[in-house]
Amino acid sequence: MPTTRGRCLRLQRVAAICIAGLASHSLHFEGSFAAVNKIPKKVDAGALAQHGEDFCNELKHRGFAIVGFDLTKRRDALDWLESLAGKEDLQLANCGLQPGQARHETVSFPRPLQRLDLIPSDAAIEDTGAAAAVHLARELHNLSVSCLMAVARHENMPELLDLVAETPEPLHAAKEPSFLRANIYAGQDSAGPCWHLDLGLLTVAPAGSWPALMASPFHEAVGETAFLEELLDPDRDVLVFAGTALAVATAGRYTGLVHGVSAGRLKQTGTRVSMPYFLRPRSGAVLHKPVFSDEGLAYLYPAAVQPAGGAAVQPTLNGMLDLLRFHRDLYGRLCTRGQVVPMSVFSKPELQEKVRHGFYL
Ligand SMILES: O=C(O)CCC(=O)C(=O)O
Ligand SMILES: [Fe+2]
Repeated sequence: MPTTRGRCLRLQRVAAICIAGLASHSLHFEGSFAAVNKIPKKVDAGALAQHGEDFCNELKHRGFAIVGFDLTKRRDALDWLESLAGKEDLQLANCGLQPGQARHETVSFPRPLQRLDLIPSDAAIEDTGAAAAVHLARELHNLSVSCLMAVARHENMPELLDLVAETPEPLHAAKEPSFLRANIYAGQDSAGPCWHLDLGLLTVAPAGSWPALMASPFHEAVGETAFLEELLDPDRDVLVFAGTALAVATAGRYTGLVHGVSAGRLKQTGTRVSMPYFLRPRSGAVLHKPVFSDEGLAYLYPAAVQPAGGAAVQPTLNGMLDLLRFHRDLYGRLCTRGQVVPMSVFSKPELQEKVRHGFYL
């Protein structure tokens, strides 16, 4: 019988190899440079239906897309979130936020950080700052769904839209539902960039209060700067990039953007606030294991999210793995190192063999 610790180590190994698999498509995608120009091509949100192709090309071949979209509440939301810095015992009810709608926590790993998660809603909220942030979440949710529709249309994959909840799920009803996450960074910390992939379908990120979000140098077609927020008009543009779930759902046609936050940039400022919106598969959605030419790689992909109301999905022979656990292992491992693990380490045949035989078979 495998021990818990043994299983844990194997999961970590799988997770680490998985990031190599997920990212290597973009690394070795022939013609990535040719497919996009050095200067990103911006697509207006209103044109996503007609010009979805440009948007999808950027997402696929550059690793992210810039979408023009008027962010009416970004500044108000940022001002409010900045005012929350250092408030560890924040009473959300005092801001007019209900328990299923907002969650606040202070974490120390991988770096000191306050997180405020907000689900999009139309409910009236008295506190103007909180109302601005929830309004922003609503706008970003709608935009993320429009982006997913463009992908579904372009790839002729209408089933992608079935993965998303019709109305946003409350925080306690789904394990990791779609939400806006305000990251409030304290400034001084010694963590590295904490390279990772987001676990959802799409991340839609307005510019934070100070540009520090970086694309991994492994993405060769990123363009002129790895500091992606520097490419944005802060009140009129957002970044859109894919997470693991879209990579799995499209069998690697789209790949996740390996990204992190520059510790150097964080140190240059007092507080930094970012507000990415994560569009994730709904509770109960099942992503099927894609067909791979190399069967070995197939075992490395997480393939399911937690079923509605059920226990966590255990890894099985047909490749089901809890997405959240996968990311926790992956994230933790990479953050400990504080840097991207070289792909070459994971492409060693003996390591792939170990995963094939040691983990699943
Ligand atoms: O702070 C940022 O800009 C990015 C944060 C991030 O990558 C995340 O919360 O997943
Ligand atoms: Fe992220």
